[in-house]
Amino acid sequence: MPLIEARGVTRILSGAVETTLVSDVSLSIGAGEFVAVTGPSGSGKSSLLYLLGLLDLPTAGEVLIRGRPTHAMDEAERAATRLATLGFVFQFHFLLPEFSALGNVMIPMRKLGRLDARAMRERAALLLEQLGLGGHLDKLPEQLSGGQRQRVAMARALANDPPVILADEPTGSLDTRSSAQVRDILARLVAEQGRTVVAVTHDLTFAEAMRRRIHLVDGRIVSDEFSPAAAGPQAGLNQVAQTQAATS
Ligand SMILES: Nc1ncnc2c1ncn2[C@@H]1O[C@H](COP(=O)(O)OP(=O)(O)OP(=O)(O)O)[C@@H](O)[C@H]1O
Repeated sequence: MPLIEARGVTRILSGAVETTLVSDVSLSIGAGEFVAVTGPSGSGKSSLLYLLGLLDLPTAGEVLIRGRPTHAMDEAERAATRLATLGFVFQFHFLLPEFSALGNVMIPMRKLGRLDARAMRERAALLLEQLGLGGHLDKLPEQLSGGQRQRVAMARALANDPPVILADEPTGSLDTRSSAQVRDILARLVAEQGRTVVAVTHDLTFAEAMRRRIHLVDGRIVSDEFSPAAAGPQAGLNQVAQTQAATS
C-alpha cells in the first residue's frame, strides 16, 4: 500500500477571481522513495506539498495516507496523522525563538504525548547530536547560524520518527555549505533509514540527486520520472523499504 496517494486532486481558491493551485493530480508515493517536486515559480509545488501533508484540503479528488482518505478524518485525526506520520521542513525554519534547540525539538513529541519528559529530552538530544548539534542543545535559535537552525528544524521534523519527510525548499535560504549538509542529511534519511522524502526544490543539484522527479506546470504534473543516474546511492533502498514494510 502506498504511504501517500493523490487521486485526481484539485485545489481551487475561491474569491473575486478563482485561482487553480493544483489541477487533477494523481500520484502514489511508497516507502523509501526520494522524490523531487520541481517546476517554475507559481506552478503549484508548495500547494501540492501542503495537500499531501494534510496542511490543506483538496477542492476535488482525494489524498490518502496509508490508504485512509483524509477527507474521512476529522481535524483531530488529521492532526494526529500529521504528527506521527509526516515531518515537515520548510524554507524558513519556523523555530520558536523563546525555546532552545532542545525545546523546539521536543514540541512535536509533547503534542503527540507518547513519551514522558525524560524520554522526550533524551530523544531530542540524540536527534540533535546525530545532526551535528550536540554542542548546541541549549542555544536559542538566535544564537545559531542559518544552517544550524535548519538542522534543528530537521531534528524537529524527525521528533516523532515519521516515515515521511516533506520539505519545501529546504535549502532555499542557505549558503552553499549548509545546503550541501541539508541535502546530505535528507539523502541519508532515505538511504540509511528507509524514510520517504518528498522535497520541493529549485536546486538542480539536489533534484538531480533524487531518484524520482515530478515536474509541475500550471498545477498539473507534466512528467513523473525515475532517474537511473540517481539510482546508485540508493541501490539498497528498495530492500530497506521492503524490510520495513514487512516488519511494520
Ligand atoms: N493563498 C493564496 N492566495 C492567492 N494565490 C495563491 C495563494 N497561494 C498560492 N497562490 C498562487 O497559486 C499559485 C501556486 O502557488 P505555489 O506557492 O504552490 O507555487 P510554487 O510552485 O510553490 O511557487 P514558488 O516556486 O514560487 O514557491 C501561484 O500562482 C500563487 O501565486
